[in-house]
Amino acid sequence: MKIVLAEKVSPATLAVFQQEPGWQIVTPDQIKNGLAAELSDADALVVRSAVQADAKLLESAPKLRVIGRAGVGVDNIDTDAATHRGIVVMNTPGANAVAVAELTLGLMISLARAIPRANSTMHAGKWDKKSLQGQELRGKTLGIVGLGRIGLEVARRAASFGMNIIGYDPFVAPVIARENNVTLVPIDDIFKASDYLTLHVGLTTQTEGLINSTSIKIMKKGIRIINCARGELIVEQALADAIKSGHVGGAALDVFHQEPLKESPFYNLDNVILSPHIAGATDEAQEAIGIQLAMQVRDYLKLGVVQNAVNLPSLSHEEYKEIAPYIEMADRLGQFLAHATPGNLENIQISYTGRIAAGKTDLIRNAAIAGIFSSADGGSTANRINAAAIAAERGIRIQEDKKEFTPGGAGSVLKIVLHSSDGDASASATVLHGNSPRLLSYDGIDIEAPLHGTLVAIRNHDVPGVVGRIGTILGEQSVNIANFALGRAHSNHSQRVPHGQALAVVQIDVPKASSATAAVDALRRVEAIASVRLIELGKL
Ligand SMILES: NC(=O)c1ccc[n+]([C@@H]2O[C@H](COP(=O)([O-])OP(=O)(O)OC[C@H]3O[C@@H](n4cnc5c(N)ncnc54)[C@H](O)[C@@H]3O)[C@@H](O)[C@H]2O)c1
Ligand SMILES: O=C(O)CC[C@@H](O)C(=O)O
Repeated sequence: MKIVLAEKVSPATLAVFQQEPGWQIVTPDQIKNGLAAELSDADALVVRSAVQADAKLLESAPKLRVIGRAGVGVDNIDTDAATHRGIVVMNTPGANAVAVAELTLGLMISLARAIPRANSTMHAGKWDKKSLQGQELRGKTLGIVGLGRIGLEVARRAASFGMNIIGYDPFVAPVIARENNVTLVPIDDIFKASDYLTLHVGLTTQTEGLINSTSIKIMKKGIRIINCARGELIVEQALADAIKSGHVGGAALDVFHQEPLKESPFYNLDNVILSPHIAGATDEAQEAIGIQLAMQVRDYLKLGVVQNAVNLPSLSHEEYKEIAPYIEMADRLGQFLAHATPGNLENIQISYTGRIAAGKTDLIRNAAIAGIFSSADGGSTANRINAAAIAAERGIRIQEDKKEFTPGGAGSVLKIVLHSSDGDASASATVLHGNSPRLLSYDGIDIEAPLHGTLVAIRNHDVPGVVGRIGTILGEQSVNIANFALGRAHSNHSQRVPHGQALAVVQIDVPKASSATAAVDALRRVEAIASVRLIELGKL
C-alpha cells in the first residue's frame, strides 16, 4: 500500500502506518515532483485543510481508494468527484471539538477584555489602563449558529460564564439544545439578540455568506462576531465595513477566504483579532485526530471497514463484521444476475429480509449494484462506494424494501429483481455457516447452490435424461463438477415460470471460466436445454 501524507501530521499518525509491513509512506517533504505525480500509484491520501483535493487532482490518482481528512471540514475535498471515482472520504469528527471550543471562548474573552491590545501596548512600554476597561461575559447573550460537536462544547463552557445562550441549527433536536442550556430561535433572532455571535457550521451552499451586509444590518449594535468555522461564511468586506462604522463592535477570526492570509480588509482594525486557522491546532487534538484517522484509513485498506465516511454511512467494527459476509454475498448475487435481463435495465429492486433488514444496508446495496454492473471483462468502474451514484447517473432507479421479521425464520435473505424494458430477472441468496454465500432462488425457481467460483446456470425442460446429459457433456469436455444443484418450477409458482421448467446450477472446477466455453457450447445444442449462462464469480 502507498499512503501519501500531503500535509504535516503528528508522529503518532506516521507510526500507525509505519507499523504495517511493506507499506510505503510518503511524507510532505518527500513529495518532490508534485502531489499529482505522487498520487499516480497511491492507495490513500491524507490531507488537512490546505491541500485542495479537487476533481483534477483525483484524475491523477487512478488507484486511490481513500482520502483521509485530518480534521472536520471537508470543503477542500471534492466529495462528489471522489464518490464518482469510488473513493471513500473520511474525516475525524469531534476529535478537535474541545480545542476549537476553547479557542472560541478565549477569543470571546479577548474581545471582551481587549487582551491582545493590552499585551501589545505593554510590550511597547505603555501603561494604557484607561483605554482597557472591558466588559464581562456574564449576563450577555451568546448566539451560536450550528449546534454540532463544537457548538455544543462552546455552549457548555459559555454557560459556566453565566451567559444566556441562544442557538440556531435546523438539524438539532430540541432536547439536545435544552440539555445544553441553549434556547433554539430562528436565525434572524440570533442576529437581533446576540451580544456575541459565534459560527460553528460547515461550509455549504446554505451557509456561504451567512454574515453579509443584509444580516449585519439587523444585528444588535456592538455585536462581536467570532468565526472559527470557515472564512466563506462571512462576506469579509461587509464585516470590515460594519466594524469601521461601529455597528459591529469587534470580531475574532481564525479562518479566511484565502489562506494563508496575504491581504485583508481586517488588517489594522483595532478591534479585530486574527489567528492563522489554529482553532483545532492543539497537541491533544492533533494527536487524537492523527491516530484516529490513521487507524480508520488502515482499517479501510486492510479490512474494508468504513468509519466516519462523509460519502457513505459509517459502521462500527462490530457492525461491519456482521454485515461483511452479506456485502460479499450481495456482490456475488449481483454478478450472478449480471446480463440476465432481456432488455435495457431500468430499475433494480433490492429486498432485505430478516436480520440484515434491521441494520445499515447501504454497503450491501452498493455491492449488489456493483456486482450487477460488473462485466466479464471487469470493465465496470462501479464499486461499493460509487455504485448507487453510477446507477443514478445511468438513469437506473434503485428501489429498496426491508422486512425485519419474517414468518418461518428464514434468516437474512437478499433478493434482487432486475426490471428491464423487455422483462425481469430475479434471484435471492443468503449466507450460511457464517461466510458462505448461497443462492436460494433464480427466476422464481427455488434452488440451493454455492455462490462461489465458476457456475453454469442452465434452464431446461423438466424431462427425463437432461441431468444425465449435462453430466456426460461436462465429463466429455474434462470439466469436473464441484457441486450440482437442481430446482424445478412448481404449479404454485408465478405465471412467469411455467410448470415443467427446471434449473440446474453447476459449480465447476476450471482454472478460468473460458476453459469451459466448449462444454457450454455443447450444452446449448441439447434440445431440452433452453438457456445456458457461464458465470465466473470474482471478488469485489
Ligand atoms: N478552525 C478550525 O481549526 C476548525 C476546526 C474544526 C472544525 N472547524 C469547522 O467547524 C465546523 C463545525 O464543526 P463540528 O465538528 O461542530 O461539525 P458538526 O458536523 O458536528 O456540526 C455542524 C452543525 O451545523 C449544523 N448545520 C448544518 N447546516 C446548518 C445551517 N444551515 N444552519 C445552522 N446549522 C447548520 C449541523 O446540523 C450540525 O449540528 C466544521 O464544518 C469546520 O468547518 C474549524
Ligand atoms: O487541519 C487543520 O489545521 C484545520 C482543521 C479544521 O479546519 C477542521 O475542519 O477540522
